[in-house]
Amino acid sequence: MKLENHLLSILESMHDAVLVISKDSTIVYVNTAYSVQFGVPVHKIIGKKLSKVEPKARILEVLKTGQPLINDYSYLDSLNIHIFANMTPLIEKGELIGAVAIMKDISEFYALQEELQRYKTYSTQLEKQLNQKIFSLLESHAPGMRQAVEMAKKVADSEATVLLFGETGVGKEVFARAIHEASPRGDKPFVAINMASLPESLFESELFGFEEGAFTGSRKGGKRGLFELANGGTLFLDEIGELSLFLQAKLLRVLQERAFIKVGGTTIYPLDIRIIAATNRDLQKLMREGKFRQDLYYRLNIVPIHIPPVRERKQDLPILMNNILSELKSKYRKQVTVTQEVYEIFERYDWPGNVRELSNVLERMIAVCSKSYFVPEDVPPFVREGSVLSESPIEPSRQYASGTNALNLPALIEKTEKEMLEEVLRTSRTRTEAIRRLGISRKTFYQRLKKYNIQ
Ligand SMILES: Nc1ncnc2c1ncn2[C@@H]1O[C@H](COP(=O)(O)OP(=O)(O)OP(=O)(O)O)[C@@H](O)[C@H]1O
Repeated sequence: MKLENHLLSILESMHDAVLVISKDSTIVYVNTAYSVQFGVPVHKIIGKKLSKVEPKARILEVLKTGQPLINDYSYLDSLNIHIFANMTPLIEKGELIGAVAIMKDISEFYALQEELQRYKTYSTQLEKQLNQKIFSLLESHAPGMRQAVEMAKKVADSEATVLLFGETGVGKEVFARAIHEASPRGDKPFVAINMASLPESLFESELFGFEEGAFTGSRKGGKRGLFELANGGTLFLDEIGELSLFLQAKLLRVLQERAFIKVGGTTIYPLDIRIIAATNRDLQKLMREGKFRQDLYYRLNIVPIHIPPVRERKQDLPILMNNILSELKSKYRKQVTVTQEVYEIFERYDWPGNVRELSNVLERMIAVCSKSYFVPEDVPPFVREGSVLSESPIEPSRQYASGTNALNLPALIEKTEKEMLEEVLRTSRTRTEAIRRLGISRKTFYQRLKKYNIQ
């Protein structure tokens, strides 16, 4: 069979568009696929000069250079399409006589790619918004806290092990959850283990689980351990500093080998978890005292984040109180506001139990409060007594100067305080009684009357 005789039929049977031009760029041939795909009737194009029809056509380059162009992307202005083409020079007896292009219309693919790109940008924006929302509970005006939150946001989408340092109740678990939720593992489990409350004898069965028949009376079907439950997600090892040296060694082995064996079994289970650990202890000191393994410390301390105590970020009290109160208000179905007096007491107290203590105190107050605002008597005595009384109240303007006053708590506090003063004055027989009921000093009382222009 002589292929040359069938060449035209072969070209016509192709699904890709074929275009042949002569040396002077005259279009000498296009196949049926060309006219079908590009919507150009054959008779309308044959004989035309491509350099006129499509001056930027890439095949003109091939005529110029005599070099082929392979997998070449271009946009055809005259047809308003995106194409991929292979273009080859036609050589006869060593002389360039024209060029051939075999093209694919990729406009649809191109449009899809653009759409995909649009969705990618959109999803990145949504992801950012989601991260903002996740971390919104940790909004802060204090430099130390902001640094900690920035670091948490940065490492969230990596696999890096994070070690959270901070006193009890500062919000280490809140941080760990935020990092987990903002991470690619966010839709997988978040499992928290408190090392301090885990008895040594139960460590292995709780963490690794056990196989059926592991010991007399063991549960049928065995038991899944916390490592297995957290697989694919994040494991939060809280109070890591409380772990005995013996258990530290066991934990280290699992973290190093990234695999574990259940109690009473031989099967090796791979471990696909991200570790976030936390401590309120000085691990370096524990290491010096020989109470914490160096190798475990270095394995956990990849990204250390220090969360400052509440006493070092008192400018965040309005945010924290607002976060906590909004939950408590719906839990207790009550509306309460914080008066300036109460806020000042809170501000002077050092909150050794940090956010947890603040949360407990507010819950205790809301549970027993029958008014729509808190007065100093509502504050538990240990907080009132623990706050060093200052007779020069902090001006709200100074207090909030550094922050974005998004909650407008100061204005709310002032409004409530004024209303409360008026009500107590109205319902007290004497000013001394009003002062006693308000639980403030005589001096502060008269300062407030002056401030609010109350006669
Ligand atoms: N920014 C915050 N806004 C509102 N509530 C918070 C915030 N941070 C922490 N909390 C609340 O304070 C309490 C203590 O937080 P968390 O358990 O995260 O602290 P922790 O540092 O892990 O404590 P511990 O060291 O005792 O384990 C929790 O009830 C938590 O919901």
